[in-house]
Amino acid sequence: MPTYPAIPRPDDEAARLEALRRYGILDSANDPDFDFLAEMAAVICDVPYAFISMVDAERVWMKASFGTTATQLPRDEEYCSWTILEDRGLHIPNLTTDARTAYLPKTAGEPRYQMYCGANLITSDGYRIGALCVMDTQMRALSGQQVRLLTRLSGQVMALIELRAKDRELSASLNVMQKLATYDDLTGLLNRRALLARLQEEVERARRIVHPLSVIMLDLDHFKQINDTHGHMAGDVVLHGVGKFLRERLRVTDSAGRYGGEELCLILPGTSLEDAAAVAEKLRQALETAEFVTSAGSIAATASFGVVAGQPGPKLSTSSLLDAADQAMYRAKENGRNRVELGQEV
Ligand SMILES: Nc1nc2c(ncn2[C@@H]2O[C@H](COP(=O)(O)OP(=O)(O)OP(=O)(O)O)[C@@H](O)[C@H]2O)c(=O)[nH]1
Repeated sequence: MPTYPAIPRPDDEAARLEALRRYGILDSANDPDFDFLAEMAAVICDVPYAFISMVDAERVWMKASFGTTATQLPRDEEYCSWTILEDRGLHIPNLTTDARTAYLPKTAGEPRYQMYCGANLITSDGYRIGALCVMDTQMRALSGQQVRLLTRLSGQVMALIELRAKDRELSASLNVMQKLATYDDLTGLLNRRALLARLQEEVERARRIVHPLSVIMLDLDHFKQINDTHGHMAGDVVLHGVGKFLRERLRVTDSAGRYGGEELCLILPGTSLEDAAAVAEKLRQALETAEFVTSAGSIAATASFGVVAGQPGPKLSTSSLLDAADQAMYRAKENGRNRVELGQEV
């Protein structure tokens, strides 16, 4: 592969590249709105080829292309690498006689471009990150109006780049907000509101597809004593650890949430009372042997479990399940803690 002389880098290259990366546009998926703007450029300039090019460190990457399917080229082989060196863009009516472009492979070889015009894509803080450009295999000069419109259109391309970046930022912060609104900070489990909503969904699903639905309520034993002995912070670490412990052990179809302070709730769709009781017993035994490492030392914790199953029917509801699971859990407390009790079927 022949190599070509390096096209000069602009003085602000490092900051320019940082600005380009900020938009997250490089290697992004095809976007018909950009394709449309490239096509508009070709129509305005009455040429067969148009590109929206981003000038990266060592390559020029095409966000959109019209008339060809090129996706990227080495930076030192691309006309746009010259464009970003110019304040006002670059128009070369005859590429074959211009020292900057005559030797380039797309001029000297296929497709033998002869005319190039590129308008810079300029960020709001003034960096030239790429170009909206048109090419022709005929030698010709674009009219002043065509160049002006191409430049105006490059502003629209830049506005779209900014919009897409803002959209991405917005959906990222929406995700964060959704997470904050859904999950409990300390345990990483669903918060009470999300837990109740999930249970309501599962009650409806159980009715619809006629399958059982089980709920396990578990409450840490003598948690006040853990707080009093080791401090509230250590208690928090234990709660966090128990949240992780449960998340790691549940099936993907199950859900776990924080119902109250140290009272947690598991939803097991499609699970009979017998199977849910087995799950609770397994969790009880595993928790009994787990150790939670805190700054106050390793702390062991046990929990009392109440298990209930609901069959699809008129009595099945979130409150009937929760009440029955709660009663069973309190019976486990009364009967000595660190045990599983089964509730009446709902
Ligand atoms: N560290 C910490 N403690 C909490 C949190 N939420 C609730 N607690 C504590 O959990 C304790 C619950 O105490 P109790 O309701 O008396 O129950 P218990 O000591 O666990 O006793 P039994 O449930 O009867 O086994 C209280 O001291 C609460 O302050 C929390 O987020 N962090």
